[in-house]
Amino acid sequence: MSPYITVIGTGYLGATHAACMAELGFRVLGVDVDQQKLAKLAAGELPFYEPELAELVARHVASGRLSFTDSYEHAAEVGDVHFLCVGTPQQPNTDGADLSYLNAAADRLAPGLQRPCLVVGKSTVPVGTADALTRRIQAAAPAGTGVEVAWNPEFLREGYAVADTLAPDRLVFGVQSPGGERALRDVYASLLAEGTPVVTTDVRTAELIKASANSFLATKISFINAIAELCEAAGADVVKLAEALRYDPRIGDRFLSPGVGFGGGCLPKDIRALLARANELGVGSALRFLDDADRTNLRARRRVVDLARQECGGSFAGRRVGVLGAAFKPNSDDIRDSPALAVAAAIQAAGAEIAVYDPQANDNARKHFPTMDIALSAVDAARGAHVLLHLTEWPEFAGADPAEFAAVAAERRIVDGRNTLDPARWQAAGWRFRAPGRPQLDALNPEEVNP
Ligand SMILES: NC(=O)C1=CN([C@@H]2O[C@H](COP(=O)(O)OP(=O)(O)OC[C@H]3O[C@@H](n4cnc5c(N)ncnc54)[C@H](O)[C@@H]3O)[C@@H](O)[C@H]2O)C=CC1
Ligand SMILES: O=C(O)[C@H]1O[C@H](OP(=O)(O)OP(=O)(O)OC[C@H]2O[C@@H](n3ccc(=O)[nH]c3=O)[C@H](O)[C@@H]2O)[C@H](O)[C@@H](O)[C@@H]1O
Repeated sequence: MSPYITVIGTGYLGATHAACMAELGFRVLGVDVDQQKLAKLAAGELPFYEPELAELVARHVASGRLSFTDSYEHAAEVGDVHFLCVGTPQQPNTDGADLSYLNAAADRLAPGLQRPCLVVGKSTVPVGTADALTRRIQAAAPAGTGVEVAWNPEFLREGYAVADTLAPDRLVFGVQSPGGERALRDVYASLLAEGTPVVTTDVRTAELIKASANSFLATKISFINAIAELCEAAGADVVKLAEALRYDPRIGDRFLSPGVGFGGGCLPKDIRALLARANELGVGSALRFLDDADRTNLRARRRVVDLARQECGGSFAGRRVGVLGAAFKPNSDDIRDSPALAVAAAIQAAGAEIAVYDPQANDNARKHFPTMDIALSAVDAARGAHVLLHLTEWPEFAGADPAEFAAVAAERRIVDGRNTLDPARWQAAGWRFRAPGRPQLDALNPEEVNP
């Protein structure tokens, strides 16, 4: 009989995993402590924006294959495989990961376990967490239960979460016995049958694979942003430079987009957590470049603020700035550590009036930045603006007509913090165009538009 799956923590990762496990044919029970989130999910609604996921949740809740609860007792009773998907945010006062949610979940699940089962960590954790959690769960589970712990890190990207879960680049099984591997192979049998590569290893290596993957991606982005700074100083063009680098398959064609840098609930916290753990293990000096990657990333935000200040004539006082984008990346409503909102907040603190627009993240931005003016459209954000900032590369911004913005802006000056707009289109519509790592471009025919 196919295993009954529980997914503990139904946020961006857990809700996706639960719905995708149901899509693979399993009965799935999602567990959370957030009653509002549970109520929405139980009604077949998604409490956040993620393409394709709402339809999957609705369909599988309606079919009865996917349900939700706050009862750990029920989860412990029915589950054969329990996936742990709770958050592991940065601790408030250190760079290390906060494991309190994971420990709380384990403490609530373990006492109710009554028969052999597999507890599978999916959250991103410091190396050594699985070992500690194994001891914690085995000590709290009733004697002789036969509970085992495995680590199966997740590599999905927000915005592509469903596709990445149902067709992953690879699966990683960190296991402590052949039985643990067999159970994971059963769960992922259909993906393995399609040829998904799998790396089976010990739990410590599995934990480090995940932290290394995110750290490599973050370092790659900071590399190109450091080169962008050099390009700016030298009068070179980082977009052309990156285009040329991408043709080299050894470098690869992704994660080389220069701009305002990386954000989100994962890359920033994960590089800090990896370095913090390396320091604990006495090898921090080997990974010091992660600190540089972090600093370069934060400097990329400040450099966009500086470009905006220059375009405001050296001071934000009495100026109005329109911001296109609030989410940390397009196709998501997630604003955790969003570069767009960090830049907007810094500019507001420096004295400008700010209007922000995002196609999906307006509600989250309003909730977390109540003093910011949240516009109802991209053009509204530009109304009366002395400078317009493009900070999240939603397709609707790349496709927008610069003349429509010119008609409402106070001045035609744009900073493309993502380097994805077509400078020629904006210049032709009378805009002065600035972007990190690129030569400044003055407006062509400024008198032809909005004279
Ligand atoms: N968001 C993403 O794209 C990915 C996230 N990850 C990792 O997955 C983990 C979760 O991340 P997100 O889903 O983004 O976080 P999130 O904050 O969206 O979701 C965490 C969920 O856990 C729930 N929770 C907290 N304590 C709980 C408890 N004791 N019992 C049950 N539920 C509890 C929260 O209410 C929330 O719904 C993190 O370790 C993250 O690094 C890994 C890959 C992708
Ligand atoms: O552990 C996680 O949670 C996930 O973190 C990232 O996924 P995600 O945060 O959803 O988004 P990315 O596509 O990686 O983008 C992260 C940030 O980097 C920025 N970025 C990305 C690429 C690039 O070239 N330049 C750049 O600035 C994005 O705008 C965004 O702010 C990883 O890509 C996933 O593999 C991983 O599972």
